Amino acid sequence: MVLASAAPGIFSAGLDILEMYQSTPERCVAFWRALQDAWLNLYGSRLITMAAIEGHSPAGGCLLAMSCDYRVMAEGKFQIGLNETKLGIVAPFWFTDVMLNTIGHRETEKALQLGALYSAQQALSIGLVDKVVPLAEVMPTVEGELKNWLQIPAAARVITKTSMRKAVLDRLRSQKEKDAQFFADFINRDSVQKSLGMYIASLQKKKN
Ligand SMILES: CCCCC/C=C\C/C=C\C=C\CC(=O)SCCNC(=O)CCNC(=O)[C@H](O)C(C)(C)COP(=O)(O)OP(=O)(O)OC[C@H]1O[C@@H](n2cnc3c(N)ncnc32)[C@H](O)[C@@H]1OP(=O)(O)O
Repeated sequence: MVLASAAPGIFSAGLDILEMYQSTPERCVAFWRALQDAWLNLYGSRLITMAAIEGHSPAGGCLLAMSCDYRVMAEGKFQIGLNETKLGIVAPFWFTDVMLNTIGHRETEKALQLGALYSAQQALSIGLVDKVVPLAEVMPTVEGELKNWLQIPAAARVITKTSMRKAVLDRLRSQKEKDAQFFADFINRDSVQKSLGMYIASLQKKKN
Protein backbone atom coordinates (compact mmCIF):
# COMPACT_ATOMS: atom_id res chain seq x y z
CA MET A 1 0.00 0.00 0.00
CA VAL A 2 1.39 3.38 -1.00
CA LEU A 3 0.33 6.56 0.81
CA ALA A 4 0.42 9.59 -1.46
CA SER A 5 -1.45 12.85 -1.83
CA ALA A 6 -3.53 14.39 -4.59
CA ALA A 7 -2.82 17.87 -3.23
CA PRO A 8 0.22 19.38 -4.94
CA GLY A 9 2.91 20.31 -2.42
CA ILE A 10 1.21 18.76 0.61
CA PHE A 11 1.63 15.10 1.60
CA SER A 12 -0.58 15.73 4.63
CA ALA A 13 -1.10 18.93 6.66
CA GLY A 14 -1.76 16.80 9.73
CA LEU A 15 -4.93 16.82 11.75
CA ASP A 16 -7.64 19.29 10.88
CA ILE A 17 -6.84 22.06 13.32
CA LEU A 18 -10.34 23.46 12.94
CA GLU A 19 -11.70 20.20 14.41
CA MET A 20 -9.71 20.90 17.57
CA TYR A 21 -10.67 24.56 17.90
CA GLN A 22 -13.85 25.61 19.71
CA SER A 23 -15.29 22.11 19.43
CA THR A 24 -17.35 20.14 21.98
CA PRO A 25 -15.83 17.46 24.24
CA GLU A 26 -18.05 14.82 22.58
CA ARG A 27 -16.90 15.77 19.09
CA CYS A 28 -13.27 15.81 20.25
CA VAL A 29 -13.60 12.29 21.66
CA ALA A 30 -15.19 11.01 18.42
CA PHE A 31 -12.50 12.77 16.37
CA TRP A 32 -9.73 11.21 18.45
CA ARG A 33 -11.23 7.71 18.33
CA ALA A 34 -11.31 7.92 14.52
CA LEU A 35 -7.65 8.93 14.49
CA GLN A 36 -6.67 6.15 16.91
CA ASP A 37 -8.41 3.53 14.75
CA ALA A 38 -6.88 4.84 11.52
CA TRP A 39 -3.41 4.75 13.07
CA LEU A 40 -3.85 1.30 14.66
CA ASN A 41 -4.87 -0.03 11.24
CA LEU A 42 -1.96 1.62 9.46
CA TYR A 43 0.83 0.88 11.94
CA GLY A 44 -0.53 -2.63 12.51
CA SER A 45 -1.10 -3.38 8.83
CA ARG A 46 0.18 -6.69 7.52
CA LEU A 47 0.65 -5.04 4.12
CA ILE A 48 3.89 -3.45 2.98
CA THR A 49 3.26 0.27 3.50
CA MET A 50 5.24 3.04 1.81
CA ALA A 51 4.99 6.82 1.97
CA ALA A 52 5.50 8.85 -1.21
CA ILE A 53 6.14 12.22 0.43
CA GLU A 54 5.70 14.68 -2.42
CA GLY A 55 5.07 17.71 -0.21
CA HIS A 56 4.93 19.10 3.31
CA SER A 57 4.30 16.60 6.07
CA PRO A 58 3.87 18.26 9.48
CA ALA A 59 2.55 16.67 12.69
CA GLY A 60 -0.13 14.07 11.87
CA GLY A 61 1.32 13.96 8.34
CA CYS A 62 4.68 13.01 9.80
CA LEU A 63 2.96 10.36 11.93
CA LEU A 64 1.38 8.85 8.80
CA ALA A 65 4.73 8.77 7.02
CA MET A 66 6.61 7.35 10.04
CA SER A 67 3.97 4.63 10.41
CA CYS A 68 4.83 3.23 6.98
CA ASP A 69 7.56 0.67 6.38
CA TYR A 70 9.52 2.95 4.03
CA ARG A 71 9.58 6.65 3.20
CA VAL A 72 10.70 8.43 0.05
CA MET A 73 10.63 12.25 0.18
CA ALA A 74 10.94 14.87 -2.54
CA GLU A 75 13.98 17.13 -2.33
CA GLY A 76 13.44 20.87 -2.18
CA LYS A 77 11.43 23.18 0.01
CA PHE A 78 9.17 20.65 1.75
CA GLN A 79 9.29 20.04 5.50
CA ILE A 80 8.49 17.10 7.75
CA GLY A 81 8.35 16.72 11.52
CA LEU A 82 6.25 16.63 14.66
CA ASN A 83 5.77 20.38 15.20
CA GLU A 84 3.09 20.10 17.90
CA THR A 85 4.89 22.20 20.52
CA LYS A 86 4.89 25.12 18.08
CA LEU A 87 1.08 25.00 18.20
CA GLY A 88 1.13 24.91 22.01
CA ILE A 89 0.06 21.26 22.05
CA VAL A 90 1.92 18.10 22.99
CA ALA A 91 2.57 15.10 20.75
CA PRO A 92 0.55 12.17 22.16
CA PHE A 93 2.57 9.27 23.60
CA TRP A 94 1.90 7.06 20.59
CA PHE A 95 3.20 9.71 18.16
CA THR A 96 6.30 9.87 20.35
CA ASP A 97 6.64 6.07 20.45
CA VAL A 98 6.61 5.86 16.65
CA MET A 99 9.23 8.60 16.37
CA LEU A 100 11.40 6.86 18.99
CA ASN A 101 11.22 3.67 16.92
CA THR A 102 12.17 5.64 13.82
CA ILE A 103 14.98 8.01 14.84
CA GLY A 104 15.94 7.02 18.40
CA HIS A 105 15.76 8.75 21.76
CA ARG A 106 18.16 11.67 21.44
CA GLU A 107 16.87 12.90 18.07
CA THR A 108 13.26 12.43 19.20
CA GLU A 109 13.82 14.43 22.37
CA LYS A 110 15.27 17.35 20.38
CA ALA A 111 12.70 17.09 17.61
CA LEU A 112 9.73 17.09 19.98
CA GLN A 113 10.86 19.82 22.34
CA LEU A 114 11.66 22.15 19.44
CA GLY A 115 8.65 21.12 17.36
CA ALA A 116 11.24 20.76 14.62
CA LEU A 117 10.32 20.71 10.96
CA TYR A 118 13.11 19.25 8.82
CA SER A 119 14.02 19.66 5.17
CA ALA A 120 14.20 16.43 3.20
CA GLN A 121 18.02 16.33 3.49
CA GLN A 122 17.91 16.94 7.25
CA ALA A 123 15.23 14.27 7.61
CA LEU A 124 17.44 11.86 5.68
CA SER A 125 20.42 12.62 7.89
CA ILE A 126 18.53 11.67 11.08
CA GLY A 127 16.78 8.67 9.52
CA LEU A 128 13.31 10.21 9.48
CA VAL A 129 13.03 9.34 5.79
CA ASP A 130 14.82 6.57 3.89
CA LYS A 131 15.49 8.22 0.55
CA VAL A 132 15.39 11.72 -0.98
CA VAL A 133 14.91 12.13 -4.73
CA PRO A 134 13.64 14.81 -7.14
CA LEU A 135 9.88 15.26 -7.00
CA ALA A 136 9.20 13.48 -10.30
CA GLU A 137 11.14 10.44 -9.11
CA VAL A 138 9.34 9.92 -5.80
CA MET A 139 6.66 7.56 -7.09
CA PRO A 140 8.93 5.55 -9.44
CA THR A 141 11.40 5.16 -6.53
CA VAL A 142 8.63 3.94 -4.23
CA GLU A 143 7.46 1.47 -6.87
CA GLY A 144 11.01 0.18 -7.36
CA GLU A 145 11.49 -0.26 -3.61
CA LEU A 146 8.14 -2.00 -3.32
CA LYS A 147 9.30 -4.61 -5.80
CA ASN A 148 12.26 -5.41 -3.50
CA TRP A 149 10.02 -5.78 -0.48
CA LEU A 150 7.56 -7.97 -2.40
CA GLN A 151 10.34 -10.50 -3.00
CA ILE A 152 10.57 -11.30 0.71
CA PRO A 153 8.41 -14.26 1.82
CA ALA A 154 5.24 -12.58 3.13
CA ALA A 155 4.70 -14.68 6.26
CA ALA A 156 8.24 -14.09 7.53
CA ARG A 157 8.01 -10.36 6.82
CA VAL A 158 4.62 -10.01 8.52
CA ILE A 159 5.69 -11.90 11.66
CA THR A 160 8.81 -9.73 11.88
CA LYS A 161 6.88 -6.49 11.41
CA THR A 162 4.18 -7.50 13.89
CA SER A 163 6.66 -8.42 16.59
CA MET A 164 8.66 -5.20 16.09
CA ARG A 165 5.52 -3.02 16.42
CA LYS A 166 3.46 -4.96 18.97
CA ALA A 167 4.54 -3.14 22.13
CA VAL A 168 3.72 0.29 20.71
CA LEU A 169 0.37 -0.86 19.31
CA ASP A 170 -0.59 -2.61 22.57
CA ARG A 171 0.26 0.49 24.59
CA LEU A 172 -2.45 2.47 22.82
CA ARG A 173 -4.89 -0.45 22.52
CA SER A 174 -4.84 -0.86 26.30
CA GLN A 175 -5.81 2.76 27.00
CA LYS A 176 -7.79 4.03 24.02
CA GLU A 177 -10.68 5.50 26.00
CA LYS A 178 -8.43 7.12 28.59
CA ASP A 179 -6.32 8.61 25.78
CA ALA A 180 -9.41 9.96 23.96
CA GLN A 181 -10.76 11.52 27.14
CA PHE A 182 -7.36 12.99 27.95
CA PHE A 183 -7.16 14.52 24.48
CA ALA A 184 -10.63 16.09 24.81
CA ASP A 185 -9.79 17.53 28.24
CA PHE A 186 -6.36 18.78 27.15
CA ILE A 187 -7.42 20.36 23.88
CA ASN A 188 -10.31 22.22 25.54
CA ARG A 189 -8.10 23.91 28.13
CA ASP A 190 -8.31 27.69 27.81
CA SER A 191 -4.55 28.04 27.34
CA VAL A 192 -4.48 25.41 24.58
CA GLN A 193 -7.47 26.93 22.80
CA LYS A 194 -5.76 30.30 22.95
CA SER A 195 -2.57 28.88 21.37
CA LEU A 196 -4.57 27.13 18.65
CA GLY A 197 -6.50 30.32 17.91
CA MET A 198 -3.23 32.22 17.50
CA TYR A 199 -1.79 29.48 15.28
CA ILE A 200 -4.86 29.47 13.01
CA ALA A 201 -4.66 33.26 12.75
CA SER A 202 -0.96 32.99 11.82
CA LEU A 203 -1.78 30.49 9.03
CA GLN A 204 -4.47 32.83 7.67
CA LYS A 205 -2.18 35.86 7.97
CA LYS A 206 0.59 34.04 6.06
CA LYS A 207 -1.86 33.66 3.19
CA ASN A 208 -2.92 37.33 3.06
C1 LIG B 1 0.69 15.18 27.65
C2 LIG B 1 -0.51 15.64 26.90
C3 LIG B 1 -0.66 15.01 25.52
C4 LIG B 1 -2.09 15.00 25.16
C5 LIG B 1 -2.33 14.98 23.71
C6 LIG B 1 -3.13 16.10 23.37
C7 LIG B 1 -3.07 16.81 22.29
C8 LIG B 1 -2.36 16.50 21.06
C9 LIG B 1 -3.20 17.02 20.01
C10 LIG B 1 -3.08 17.05 18.74
C11 LIG B 1 -2.09 16.58 17.86
C12 LIG B 1 -2.16 17.09 16.62
C13 LIG B 1 -1.31 16.73 15.52
C14 LIG B 1 -1.57 17.58 14.29
O1 LIG B 1 -1.53 17.04 13.22
S1 LIG B 1 -1.92 19.23 14.46
C15 LIG B 1 -1.89 19.88 12.84
C16 LIG B 1 -0.53 20.43 12.56
N1 LIG B 1 -0.46 20.92 11.20
C17 LIG B 1 0.21 22.00 10.90
O2 LIG B 1 0.80 22.66 11.73
C18 LIG B 1 0.17 22.39 9.46
C19 LIG B 1 -0.35 23.75 9.29
N2 LIG B 1 -0.34 24.08 7.87
C20 LIG B 1 0.77 24.56 7.25
O3 LIG B 1 1.84 24.71 7.82
C21 LIG B 1 0.62 24.86 5.79
O4 LIG B 1 -0.75 24.98 5.50
C22 LIG B 1 1.25 23.81 4.88
C23 LIG B 1 2.78 23.90 4.98
C24 LIG B 1 0.78 22.38 5.18
C25 LIG B 1 0.84 24.12 3.40
O5 LIG B 1 1.17 25.46 3.13
P1 LIG B 1 0.52 26.18 1.86
O6 LIG B 1 1.14 27.53 1.79
O7 LIG B 1 0.64 25.30 0.67
O8 LIG B 1 -1.03 26.24 2.16
P2 LIG B 1 -1.78 27.23 3.16
O9 LIG B 1 -2.22 28.43 2.41
O10 LIG B 1 -0.98 27.45 4.40
O11 LIG B 1 -3.04 26.35 3.59
C26 LIG B 1 -4.18 26.22 2.75
C27 LIG B 1 -5.42 26.22 3.59
O12 LIG B 1 -5.43 25.05 4.44
C28 LIG B 1 -5.54 25.45 5.81
N3 LIG B 1 -4.83 24.46 6.62
C29 LIG B 1 -3.56 24.12 6.50
N4 LIG B 1 -3.24 23.16 7.37
C30 LIG B 1 -4.38 22.89 8.05
C31 LIG B 1 -4.70 21.98 9.09
N5 LIG B 1 -3.79 21.14 9.62
N6 LIG B 1 -5.94 21.99 9.56
C32 LIG B 1 -6.90 22.79 9.05
N7 LIG B 1 -6.65 23.68 8.05
C33 LIG B 1 -5.40 23.71 7.57
C34 LIG B 1 -4.94 26.83 5.84
O13 LIG B 1 -5.35 27.53 6.99
C35 LIG B 1 -5.49 27.40 4.55
O14 LIG B 1 -6.87 27.65 4.75
P3 LIG B 1 -7.63 28.84 4.01
O15 LIG B 1 -6.92 30.10 4.42
O16 LIG B 1 -7.49 28.55 2.53
O17 LIG B 1 -9.02 28.78 4.51
